[in-house]
Amino acid sequence: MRSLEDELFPSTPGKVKIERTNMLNRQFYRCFASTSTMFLWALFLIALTASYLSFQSFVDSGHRYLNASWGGIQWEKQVRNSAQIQKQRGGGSGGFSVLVTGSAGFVGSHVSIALKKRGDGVVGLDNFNNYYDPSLKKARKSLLNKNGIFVVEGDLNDARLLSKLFDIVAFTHVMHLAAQAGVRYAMENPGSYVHSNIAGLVTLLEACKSANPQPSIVWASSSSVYGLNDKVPFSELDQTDQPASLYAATKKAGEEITHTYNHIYGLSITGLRFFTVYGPWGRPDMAYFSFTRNILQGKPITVYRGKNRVDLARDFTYIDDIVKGCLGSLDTSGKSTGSGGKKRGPAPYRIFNLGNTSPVTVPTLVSILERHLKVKAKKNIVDMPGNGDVPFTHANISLASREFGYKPTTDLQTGLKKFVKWYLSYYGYNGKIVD
Ligand SMILES: O=C(O)[C@H]1O[C@H](OP(=O)(O)OP(=O)(O)OC[C@H]2O[C@@H](n3ccc(=O)[nH]c3=O)[C@H](O)[C@@H]2O)[C@H](O)[C@@H](O)[C@H]1O
Repeated sequence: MRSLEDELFPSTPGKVKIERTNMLNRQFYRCFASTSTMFLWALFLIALTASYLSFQSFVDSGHRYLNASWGGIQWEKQVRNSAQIQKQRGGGSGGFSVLVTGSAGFVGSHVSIALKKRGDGVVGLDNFNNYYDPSLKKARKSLLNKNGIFVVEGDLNDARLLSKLFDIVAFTHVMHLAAQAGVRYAMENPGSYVHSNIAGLVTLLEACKSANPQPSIVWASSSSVYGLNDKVPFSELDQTDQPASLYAATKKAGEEITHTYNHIYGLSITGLRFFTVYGPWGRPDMAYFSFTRNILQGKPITVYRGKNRVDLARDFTYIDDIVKGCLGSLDTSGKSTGSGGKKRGPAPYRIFNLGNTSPVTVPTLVSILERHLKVKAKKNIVDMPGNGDVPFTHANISLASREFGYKPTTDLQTGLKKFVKWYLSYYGYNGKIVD
């Protein structure tokens, strides 16, 4: 007699030999066999699905674990150590523990090192995006590490990460420099400006407002908010409701958004309108940097010209002057008044221009570079395309000067000399450029 097993798993599927003597028995077996088959198949399928799902979740969590660039006891220890204040300052102000966003960026790396050098605790945060060569950002990160600054790799929009950072450290200040920069790139990738300059900013402010104690916030706005303003020099009291680019519009929106967090939650806010910042370790997408690269490689540069053949001009500001302005702003920012998301009283809300106060035309910038590089540029002079550019910028800095003694000291000639020196030492130049 064949076993039930034989019946259920015939050698030829679909063809079951019936060798039973009695009809009733046969029917009983057939019925029982088909029910049991279905039952076993169902069980098999359930088991298969369950094991697939648990395998998937194992893969997912493994993936998350392997990809997570933050978290864990060791990571928390590094954050805590980096945030540690090394030196108290006089005058009862103590030292600061600062979260610097965009710390692997141009301004972020300079400000982080300056804070660390004077004894403040600094934790960096950067998403290392590829808007420009991430290897430059990694090199800046190495420099920060050498100076004892830990840089967390993560995005501003990661609310869990931000809340974790505030759980670990009672930051006294946030220096918010992470942003999607660049005026003309906004036409290529508008979403990236909304992601970083709007959504990321709000995520950060949410974390700051809920933190206990609330930090004071100093953040990077931009000279571009003056847009089509033609009253010079630009003053913080001028109207800024005619932005010329989406970049400018997101920075202007940032000023309004931070105002609401100041008003509702008592966050101390200082917005800094930077004027075309340049210098060593700068941004490769900016004109002075890309002109240098092209001039050295013998490639042509495109120089935009304004309406009626008027040269474009910028109030180019050297990085060391900007760093002084950032530190001065932090030192005078005053405290946030809220805690745990509740406002306890009015808090400072400030906006300052940080410029050089002496605009220089773009052709003059090119001739200074030619002199420092000892190479003649191949210039293509074209009319400024309608891509968000403004014809000129010029800062009135009396407010920053009054509030924290801001006084820029580096002219374009001197600043570009330092930039070129850095550029050659970083990329190398022996008739051959390494980049
Ligand atoms: O102050 C700011 O808030 C902004 O400053 C900077 O923007 P901009 O002042 O536009 O600097 P940048 O690109 O160096 O162009 C300089 C000049 O060269 C001209 N320019 C530019 C490129 C080119 O190929 N040719 C050219 O003539 C160009 O027309 C312009 O006249 C930051 O990038 C920006 O992130 C923001 O921080």
